[in-house]
Amino acid sequence: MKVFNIASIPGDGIGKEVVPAAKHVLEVLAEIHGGLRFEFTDFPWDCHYYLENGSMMPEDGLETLKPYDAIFLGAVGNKKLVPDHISLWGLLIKIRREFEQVINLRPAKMFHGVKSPLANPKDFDLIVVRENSEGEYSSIGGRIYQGEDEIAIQNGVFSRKGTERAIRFAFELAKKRNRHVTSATKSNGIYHSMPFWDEVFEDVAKDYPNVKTESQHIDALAAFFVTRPEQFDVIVGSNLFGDILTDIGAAIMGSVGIAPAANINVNGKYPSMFEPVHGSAPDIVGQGIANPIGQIWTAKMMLDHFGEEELGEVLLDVVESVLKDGFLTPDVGGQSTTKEVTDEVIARLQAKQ
Ligand SMILES: NC(=O)C1=CN([C@@H]2O[C@H](COP(=O)(O)OP(=O)(O)OC[C@H]3O[C@@H](n4cnc5c(N)ncnc54)[C@H](O)[C@@H]3O)[C@@H](O)[C@H]2O)C=CC1
Ligand SMILES: CC(=O)C(=O)O
Ligand SMILES: [K+]
Ligand SMILES: [Mn+2]
Repeated sequence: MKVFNIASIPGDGIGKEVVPAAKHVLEVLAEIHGGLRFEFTDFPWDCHYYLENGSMMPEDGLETLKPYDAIFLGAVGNKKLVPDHISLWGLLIKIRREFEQVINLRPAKMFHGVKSPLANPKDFDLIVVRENSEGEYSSIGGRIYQGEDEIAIQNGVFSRKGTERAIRFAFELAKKRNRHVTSATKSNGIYHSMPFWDEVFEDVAKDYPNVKTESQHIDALAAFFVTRPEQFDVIVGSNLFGDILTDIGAAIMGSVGIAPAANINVNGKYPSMFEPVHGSAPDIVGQGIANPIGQIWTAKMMLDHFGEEELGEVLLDVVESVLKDGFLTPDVGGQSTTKEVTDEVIARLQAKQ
């Protein structure tokens, strides 16, 4: 019996609704498989924890998480309780960085049965490789003076190592897909880091003569995600550009509630972390209507990471059939609850047994 030990951090808001749903799905999958088991340990680290303890996780939180095979996270953030930059840097971003989860993988594809806001969506199937450890997500800088003289200075960090690592990862991934990499840049406006990004992209591209390349400024690229998403395969972007693009990728699928993500530790020193693209959705929390598909598809990415691709495929097939047959939460135009969609996924998995 293979056992996967998973640290589960539901976090804030709808994280507490969709993580239990996806855990349930994983448990059913394990039963179907027969030869593996998931051992979940829950960690109650969220903004309430912060109010009680003065930090988002205990001082030895990272040490506690380190031995796990993976971290399964929902969302972090409740700005009524804690400023967003404090809560995110204290938990989500801290784990991404300290555990060297340097790559954030975020696929988006067309689902039949889910209405895309695009008028005539073609069958798109793309994946964004987001640099996940540096870039514009930075705490370097400061604020000086007050009132009308106040100044905020924010520095970005682009190391050759980090930039090259993300770009190379994208090329390697493209070799297994449709051999096309698009680089997200903004070297017309961002004076230092983006020309540097472009140079590294061109350098790495030389090692992959059989992969087609394209470089687009992020503003145009954002528009192309709307006007011609079917023409993309792998897109590589900095931390912020990847963040923005993947909310668009999610939106053209029909909702940010569908989109999954994997924060990958590529050197094997620490666990990887799996969390959907969306946040804690304070506007719908507590109503039982959060779309669980993003978290469930995220579970599929975790299965792939564990080398259980076959099981992951079974899960994604079921998800596609559930959506196609109209089991939809309100964000994608339906009336089903989180529980109804999850139960349908589970029922169809059980029917396969
Ligand atoms: N990785 C993470 O943990 C992230 C955390 N956040 C945090 O989440 C909080 C809210 O941020 P927002 O900018 O509002 O982004 P958000 O992704 O939480 O919500 C944006 C919109 O999408 C909807 N939505 C999101 N997930 C959904 C789901 N599963 N089902 C149905 N509808 C869904 C929400 O209802 C809202 O209308 C903030 O504290 C923010 O910092 C935001 C993004 C990522
Ligand atoms: C924080 C956030 O929006 C993200 O990392 O996707
Ligand atoms: K999330
Ligand atoms: Mn985001």
